[in-house]
Amino acid sequence: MASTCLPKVTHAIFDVDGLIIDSERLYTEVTQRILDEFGKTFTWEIKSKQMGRKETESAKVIIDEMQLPLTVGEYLERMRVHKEELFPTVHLLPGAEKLIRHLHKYKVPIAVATGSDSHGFELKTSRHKELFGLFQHIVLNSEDPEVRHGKPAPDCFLVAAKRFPDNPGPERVLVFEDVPNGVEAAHAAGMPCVWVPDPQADRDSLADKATVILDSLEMFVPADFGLPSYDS
Ligand SMILES: O=c1[nH]cc([C@@H]2O[C@H](COP(=O)(O)O)[C@@H](O)[C@H]2O)c(=O)[nH]1
Repeated sequence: MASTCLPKVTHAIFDVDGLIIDSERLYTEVTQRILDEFGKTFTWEIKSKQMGRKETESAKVIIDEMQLPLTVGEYLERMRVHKEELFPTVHLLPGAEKLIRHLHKYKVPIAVATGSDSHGFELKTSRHKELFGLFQHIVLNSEDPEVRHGKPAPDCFLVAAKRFPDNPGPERVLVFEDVPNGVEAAHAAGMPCVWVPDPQADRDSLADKATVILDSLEMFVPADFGLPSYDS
């Protein structure tokens, strides 16, 4: 799409897992460790249904789909043990830090909306606290009382937008997402969305809902959406 056709935005909301940090790889490892107990193999088909959802909703998906003999509480307790080992090691993904620092420097209001709970969020961001401190607010869908439904419902993005002091209209808020449930949620919220999909995702399936599709945040051009250009 030509950049002249793209909406001009003034605010941005970021997903976290698989967009800012390389945690989707770790979720796959943690999940497979649990499935090993039951001699089962994690698949992309099931992972794509889980990604972006609240922790409890995502646990229900895998328990049902793989017919695991576990309650949601038992599943989440197993996750917690493995997450505590792996999540603090997570790395930033290419282009994320540059973009977040740039928007912050030019006073573009930025926020986070993630399916994560606070325990997981603390673990995942423990090495990157200063960077995550640049966001005006963080919406944790798993625990936020105003987020009634997780992604693919639009709640988290509408709540995050409403918390910007000037309460921008949805068309002025650019969402950055990596997961299909998140692209659906942004579209349902009436917000333009930059989709940075996993290489395994079916890009055609959401071509009408994502405003642009990029291989990496490194390829994002802020001026295309009316945002300040990177310093040369
Ligand atoms: O392999 C997985 N990826 C992601 C999730 C879920 O997706 C959330 C990440 O959401 P987001 O992409 O909105 O940061 C996680 O907290 C978790 O609930 C999961 O369960 N399993």
